[in-house]
Amino acid sequence: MLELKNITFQVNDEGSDKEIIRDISLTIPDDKLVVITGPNGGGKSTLARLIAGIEKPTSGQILLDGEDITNLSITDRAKKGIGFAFQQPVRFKGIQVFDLIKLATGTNLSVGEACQFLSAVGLCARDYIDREVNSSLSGGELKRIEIATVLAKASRLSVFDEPEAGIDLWSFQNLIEVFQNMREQIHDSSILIISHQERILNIADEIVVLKDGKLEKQGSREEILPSLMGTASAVPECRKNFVAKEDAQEC
Ligand SMILES: Nc1ncnc2c1ncn2[C@@H]1O[C@H](COP(=O)(O)OP(=O)(O)OP(=O)(O)O)[C@@H](O)[C@H]1O
Repeated sequence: MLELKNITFQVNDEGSDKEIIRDISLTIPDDKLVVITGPNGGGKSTLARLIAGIEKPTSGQILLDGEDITNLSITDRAKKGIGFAFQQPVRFKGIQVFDLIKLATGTNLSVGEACQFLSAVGLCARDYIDREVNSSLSGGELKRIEIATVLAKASRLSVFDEPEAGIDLWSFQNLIEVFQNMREQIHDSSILIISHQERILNIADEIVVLKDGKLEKQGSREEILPSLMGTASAVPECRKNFVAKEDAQEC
């Protein structure tokens, strides 16, 4: 279980202090898929970066299973079981896709096992397993490879920041299934997704709405989702992403 207690995050923006996250207290329970949503600029990605340890809060505490991890580095948090898929994934020149997935598991993974994670995110494994993780990969390919590494890592808390960004319509359906499968197999862990997409909100156990750096609402999907329909929080273009399963890319 992850607990955020009175988290505030301030930056110095052109000489003046700007509060991006304002006194947020939030619990991400075990065995749940929680989606954080809300209008652009509400502070969602910043909150995800605070959880991953990329940023340090100005005040407040972050607890993982009761242990204070507020001052731990990103690497130490990863060791404690926080897996993070960035909104804009990082490229690793000289490293092959297979190495990246193997590194994520920390085991002597076989090529066949690594391929299963690539297939799970809708990539034709044999076309990617030996590729270098460099600028020859498109943004969408890179994004899916990164999601595959988070799946492979099987973290205590897996955080996905806008996983739909840069993903084509065909792969989007596949991605929803990936998250649904993750949710079904969840055990003593939790999934946190930052998203505007209605299809992702639809598979959430709980929804958190952030607006202007503040926690506006939190509750079960049944409680929160109806109030979001027709507001700016549920992005209308997500309807374009409703693709038939049979259109999903097959390898
Ligand atoms: N280092 C920084 N300096 C100044 N302003 C910042 C900094 N980091 C974030 N912000 C501002 O804080 C606000 C929240 O940003 P954040 O990226 O967390 O929003 P978001 O809810 O993820 O938005 P989106 O839905 O568009 O991805 C934005 O107005 C952003 O411009």
